[in-house]
Amino acid sequence: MTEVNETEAGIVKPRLHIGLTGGIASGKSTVAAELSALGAIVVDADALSRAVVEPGSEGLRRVREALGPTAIAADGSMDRAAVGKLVFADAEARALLNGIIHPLVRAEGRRLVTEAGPDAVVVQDVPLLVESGQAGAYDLVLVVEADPEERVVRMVRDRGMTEDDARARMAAQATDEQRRAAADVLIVNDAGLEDLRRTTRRVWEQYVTPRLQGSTSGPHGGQDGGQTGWPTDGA
Ligand SMILES: CC(C)(COP(=O)(O)OP(=O)(O)OC[C@H]1O[C@@H](n2cnc3c(N)ncnc32)[C@H](O)[C@@H]1O)[C@@H](O)C(=O)NCCC(=O)NCCS
Ligand SMILES: Nc1ncnc2c1ncn2[C@@H]1O[C@H](COP(=O)(O)OP(=O)(O)OP(=O)(O)O)[C@@H](O)[C@H]1O
Repeated sequence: MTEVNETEAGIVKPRLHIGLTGGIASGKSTVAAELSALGAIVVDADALSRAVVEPGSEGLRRVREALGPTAIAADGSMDRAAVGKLVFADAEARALLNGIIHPLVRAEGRRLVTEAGPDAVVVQDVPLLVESGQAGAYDLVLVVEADPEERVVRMVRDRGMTEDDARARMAAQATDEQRRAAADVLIVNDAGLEDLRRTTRRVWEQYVTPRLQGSTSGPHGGQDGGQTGWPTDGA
């Protein structure tokens, strides 16, 4: 028989609810793609944060009201470059934007988790999971960590950011130490992409497979007591 857990909000919990986080350009999407290939349903907060401000949406109307017309591009979409410039230089503007977008993303995330059903392994890829104090909402929290200087190089090289832009985004996020403190499993991304994928498969074998066999119980329960081969401050 399938065990169905209900949250306080009456949402049907999946078989296993995994939170995935990490600083910008740390390797989360790579880990999420591998977890998806292993059978997880991935709910991507970045993708949702775009969906909730599509042209014509209530979200975009509220962004315009809060940040002014320069937040809107000529084609009616959110001007992401302009909004990025503004909010990563101004903590008050960022709080305004977050206050509009985050509740919408959370609501949409809850809807998708419920839709995944009680038998699914759901991975929520949430860049700001630690900043928003959500770690306790998951059965397992995976944190991807990469050298901050390497992340700056990636942002500048692959995403056309200036070094200042890249550092401003990192400064708007939790520190590695804060993320480590919330981690059940720390995935250290300090080698190549294939290593990162291999590590992800090992995490699945060690943390997910046993739980699907029904051998663990409860939030943050781990049948191996956190002995993983990875540093796990929070386990
Ligand atoms: C500021 C915006 C317009 C910049 O858009 P852009 O296309 O350049 O970036 P994108 O959305 O792809 O985000 C890339 C990364 O930036 C970081 N980031 C984005 N928003 C924030 C924020 N408010 N605080 C800290 N880091 C952030 C995250 O690591 C994210 O993965 C956009 O990120 C946004 O609307 N942010 C507010 C919503 C949000 O917090 N999104 C991230 C998690 S839901
Ligand atoms: N170990 C690695 N070796 C080489 N390139 C890597 C490695 N890890 C990640 N990358 C590259 O760095 C970039 C960022 O990785 P990825 O998109 O997975 O990070 P992310 O944490 O999802 O970023 P964001 O927070 O912006 O969504 C990608 O282009 C990815 O291919």
